[in-house]
Amino acid sequence: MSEVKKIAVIAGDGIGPEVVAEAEKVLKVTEEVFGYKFETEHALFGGIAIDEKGTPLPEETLDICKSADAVLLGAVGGPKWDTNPKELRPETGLLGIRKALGLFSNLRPAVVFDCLKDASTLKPEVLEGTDLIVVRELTGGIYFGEKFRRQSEQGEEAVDTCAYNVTEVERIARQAFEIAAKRRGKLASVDKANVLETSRLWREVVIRVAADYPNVELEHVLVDNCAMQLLRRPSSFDVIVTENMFGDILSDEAAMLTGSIGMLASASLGEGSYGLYEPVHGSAPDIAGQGLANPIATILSLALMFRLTFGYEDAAAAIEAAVAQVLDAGHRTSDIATDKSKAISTSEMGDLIVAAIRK
Ligand SMILES: NC(=O)c1ccc[n+]([C@@H]2O[C@H](COP(=O)([O-])OP(=O)(O)OC[C@H]3O[C@@H](n4cnc5c(N)ncnc54)[C@H](O)[C@@H]3O)[C@@H](O)[C@H]2O)c1
Ligand SMILES: CC(C)[C@H](C(=O)O)[C@@H](O)C(=O)O
Ligand SMILES: [Mg+2]
Repeated sequence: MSEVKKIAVIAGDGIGPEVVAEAEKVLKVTEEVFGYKFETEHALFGGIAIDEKGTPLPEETLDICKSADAVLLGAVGGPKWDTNPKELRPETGLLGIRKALGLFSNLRPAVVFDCLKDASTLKPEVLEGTDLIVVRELTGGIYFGEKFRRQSEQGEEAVDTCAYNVTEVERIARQAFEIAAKRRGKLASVDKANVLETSRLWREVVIRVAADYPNVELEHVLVDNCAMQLLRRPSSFDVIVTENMFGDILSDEAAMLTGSIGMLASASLGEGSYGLYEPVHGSAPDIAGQGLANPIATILSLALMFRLTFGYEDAAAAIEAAVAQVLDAGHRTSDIATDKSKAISTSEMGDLIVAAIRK
């Protein structure tokens, strides 16, 4: 009998609860099929926590996350809280939970499923063989630097500061090299070293760490060029490592290689095996509550949890194979459907994936 793994489940706002509900169905079926045992505990987070508890990240939620083996998160945010003061914004909770749990490394794999090439805006021959992973630094940089307003001669002025220290760069670089060494051995370090001091330090540290990984081929790519090359030669990238904000932007761009942001999973990790798993997309207020959301990114995030935190490779592979099988059979949510009239709902997609795992 396998030991019981505790998973904190945070549905969040908008389409968060819809996609998380499908991932929970998948969680259940893996218990049945593989005999693993999970205990889930639901926690309030984001906008819903602001409404019910007066804060986006209640202490109790943090405690539930800390006492769990892993966290499954939907998405947070929405127009209802957009004009709240900073400490009452769902996004502040998101940054807070990442920092509090020490999750400095955010892995965002973009894999192009052959049968979805028609859903991408790129030509199939450009996409051929695309299988990359963005390793995004998650607890430093401009997101966490000092922010303030001040008066200038031209009126009110806003300041965001971007800071990185050697330790922060080194630990993410090391993780990226380790990942690249286990994949195709290619690492693109993305920065803006022609302008930014933080990027110059970033590049120096990455070059130093590279000495320990002689079998990984390292290239430095400026972020503007990278944004372009991702569309021009996506299949030539293997692992991309970059700082917090560049990684946020480039991973949404990478999502479109796969056909939709609804396809991109992510894992946020620290030094150990503990992790928070969430789709790359947000709460999508424009489609919330209509059964239109693609749950695949969240379901694939669960597969990442099985692989990276629990070491349940059989269940992870089964989930990924089930997703591929359902897509190969032509089933599409509307974000990836060429014929929208034939699109299926969020829960229909979840049910099909569950059925494919059960087979
Ligand atoms: N990790 C998170 O919780 C997270 C991530 C990104 C954005 N957000 C928040 O979400 C809110 C909305 O942000 P946004 O609109 O810029 O980004 P978004 O990712 O929520 O939506 C962007 C577009 O992609 C579509 N989309 C997103 N997920 C989808 C899915 N699973 N299936 C089908 N279509 C999908 C949406 O309908 C929308 O058109 C904001 O409050 C933002 O701060 C939260
Ligand atoms: C909502 C926002 C704070 C968040 C980020 O920028 O990290 C999101 O865009 C993401 O990609 O997870
Ligand atoms: Mg983002």
